[in-house]
Amino acid sequence: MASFEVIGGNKLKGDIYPQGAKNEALQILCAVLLTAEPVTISNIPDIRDVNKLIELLRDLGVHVEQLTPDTYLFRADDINLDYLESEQFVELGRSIRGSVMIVGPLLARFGQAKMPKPGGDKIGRRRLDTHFAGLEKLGARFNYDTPDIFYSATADRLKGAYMLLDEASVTGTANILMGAVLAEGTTTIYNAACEPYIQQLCRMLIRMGAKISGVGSNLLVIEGVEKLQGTEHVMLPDMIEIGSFMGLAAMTGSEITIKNCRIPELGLIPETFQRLGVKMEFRGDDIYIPEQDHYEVDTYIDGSILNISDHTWPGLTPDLLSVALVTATQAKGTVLIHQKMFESRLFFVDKLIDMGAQIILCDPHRATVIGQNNQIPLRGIRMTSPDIRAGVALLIAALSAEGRSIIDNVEQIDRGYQNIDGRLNAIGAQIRRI
Ligand SMILES: CC(=O)N[C@H]1[C@@H](OP(=O)(O)OP(=O)(O)OC[C@H]2O[C@@H](n3ccc(=O)[nH]c3=O)[C@H](O)[C@@H]2O)O[C@H](CO)[C@@H](O)[C@@H]1O
Ligand SMILES: C=C(OP(=O)(O)O)C(=O)O
Repeated sequence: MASFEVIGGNKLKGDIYPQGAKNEALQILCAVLLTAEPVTISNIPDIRDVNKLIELLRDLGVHVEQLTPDTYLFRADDINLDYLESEQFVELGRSIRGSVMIVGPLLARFGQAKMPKPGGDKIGRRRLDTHFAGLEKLGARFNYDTPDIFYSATADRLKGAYMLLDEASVTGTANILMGAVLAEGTTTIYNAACEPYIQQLCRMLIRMGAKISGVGSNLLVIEGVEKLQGTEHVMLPDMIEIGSFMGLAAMTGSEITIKNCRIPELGLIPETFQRLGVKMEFRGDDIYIPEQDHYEVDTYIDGSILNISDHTWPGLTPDLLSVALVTATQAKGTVLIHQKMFESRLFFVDKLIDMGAQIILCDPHRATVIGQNNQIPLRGIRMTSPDIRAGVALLIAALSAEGRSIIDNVEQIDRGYQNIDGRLNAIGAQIRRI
């Protein structure tokens, strides 16, 4: 298990380039299974979860060729479905959330699919009912092996259907969509998720010959086609990483420019950090964050306490609440952080409390943060990273803290942040991988 030794208190200065989006990459990589023709994908982040999915695809028989450090060519013209029976598949599939999205494409193209219970962050219940219910509506038959938590599914050619999803699941929408593009007839997905990840997947599928309308909305209408062709795709910058850098800049009083952000795709993210008091300027497609010794939380028009909560897109992504929370610890003012989607994502605040932050965990979903206006700095401690976003929030806390911190289990951070120690050290951080 790797750890970071962090010497806090340094101000950072310079430009930082966001990596390609992790959650988009996991969808897009699964989509290469929908065609036997070559698909070239660029701006692929070099992170653990994505590398594991690429390995899984390679083991499944996809021809994988790395053209440049972030560009790969994939050709799924010789798929070996027997691999789905192997121990190796179960192990790899179990270690990442994204593996669940091979089911839709495999069912659509080969009429069968299997998968173990997918991995990903342990941040609360992560049910898959929406995926299965949607694919069943398209005609798939699922079998659940309860003791081993292994799912298998078969289908004749999938048939288009109308469905109203019980929740706007991100990976669920992607899975059903990838089934529907090759189904016979029309599929309507209402209450579809519409995150930029899904929009990007739709655009890619359309370039491959799929017929999809309603992109960007929660009503997708898909006319199934017989066959899809190859394409080229470029991943968006990772909006969660961009938000993480905003919080980092504020907490460490740093002057940084986040380059090439695709600002129109960031939704409420900039505004959320602005309401926490983080000043920023949009310079073309870059976001410039000036050095700030103090930042002050906004209140509502009637003077009441700011509440930052997650919501399905175009609301604020739940993946940034841990960073918003840590940012609030040194702001001037009080904030209520309300994590509605996941019930086990706020427990990491006990580590921030040990560092000296003023936080009341009201219940598993809500924490009140009383900001210290940079008057009492956090102090370095030893801690463990429980999940990707809590991990990066703890890293930000450690970088702002007085003294030395050790963060254990940084593999969690590596799941989603590419060479984060190297990139932050390049602009003045002191992080050592031990
Ligand atoms: C690989 C990947 O892309 N992972 C992301 C994806 O996970 P994933 O697709 O697994 O998450 P889902 O969108 O399915 O659901 C996330 C959680 O929110 C709840 N829920 C969801 C929709 C809804 O309308 N109401 C509701 O309560 C679900 O019950 C679940 O507990 O989306 C999550 C929600 O943005 C993100 O945190 C994950 O980073
Ligand atoms: C929860 C996340 O990822 P995953 O769904 O892969 O666990 C995340 O990216 O914050």
